[in-house]
Amino acid sequence: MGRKFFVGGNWKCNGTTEEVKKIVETLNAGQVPSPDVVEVVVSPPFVFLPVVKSSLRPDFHVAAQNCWVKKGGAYTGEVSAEMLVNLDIPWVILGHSERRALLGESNEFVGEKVAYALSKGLKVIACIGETLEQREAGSTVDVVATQTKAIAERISDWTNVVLAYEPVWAIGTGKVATPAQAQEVHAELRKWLHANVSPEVAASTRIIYGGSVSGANCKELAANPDVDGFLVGGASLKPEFIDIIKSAEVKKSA
Ligand SMILES: O=C(CO)COP(=O)(O)O
Repeated sequence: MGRKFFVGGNWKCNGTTEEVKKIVETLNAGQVPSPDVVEVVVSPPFVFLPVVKSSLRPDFHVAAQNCWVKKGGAYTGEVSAEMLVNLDIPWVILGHSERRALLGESNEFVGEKVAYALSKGLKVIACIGETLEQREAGSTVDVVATQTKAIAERISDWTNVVLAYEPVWAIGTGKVATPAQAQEVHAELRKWLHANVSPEVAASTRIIYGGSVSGANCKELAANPDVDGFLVGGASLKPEFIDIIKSAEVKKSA
């Protein structure tokens, strides 16, 4: 199958110049498996992207946390995909639940953003996930399938897409999905890709988990066959992010 383990660190709207410097120093000093085993991408706020990119170890890469849905222009406060390409930022996170919920980004809007970013040559971490109400109503699989469909309808090449399953109820709550819950949804997503995109895309697309991932729970989650890595929030600001990266070793020995 050859899905390389992927660990993303989403710093969200956190950090001062000093804090960013410290985080980068910690990352640069960390002993982690080789880039053949794990792909590591950290995502600072826009304003810190250049400094992080220039000071970060070369085996780790950077991602923006968002970009505009189409070509730049008169869109005050937005940052375009073209600008990220111009700055050599390889990755962008799109469709994070915080943006969906707080800024009203719809499935369609996220799908359009993913398509536009890919068309400009960016690699995309596309986020999906259900709320607690949706889970309790038994609609988890429907919700994530609908979110994935809005992306799938607008793109033809999945090579540069990582799908991040982030149940909203697990984000920033300390309430991590159990390994079985994560595996179940990831397997359903892979089944959906198999049926609706292609068996090849289903086999090769990385599906990563996000929501209260920590140094303490990462190994158990990583041991599941359809969990191809993590998108880490709070713990990506701390030294334990290195331990989370190391959980890639679980796959090597699997
Ligand atoms: O939203 C997340 C990553 O994008 C997860 O955040 P936490 O790891 O802080 O729960």
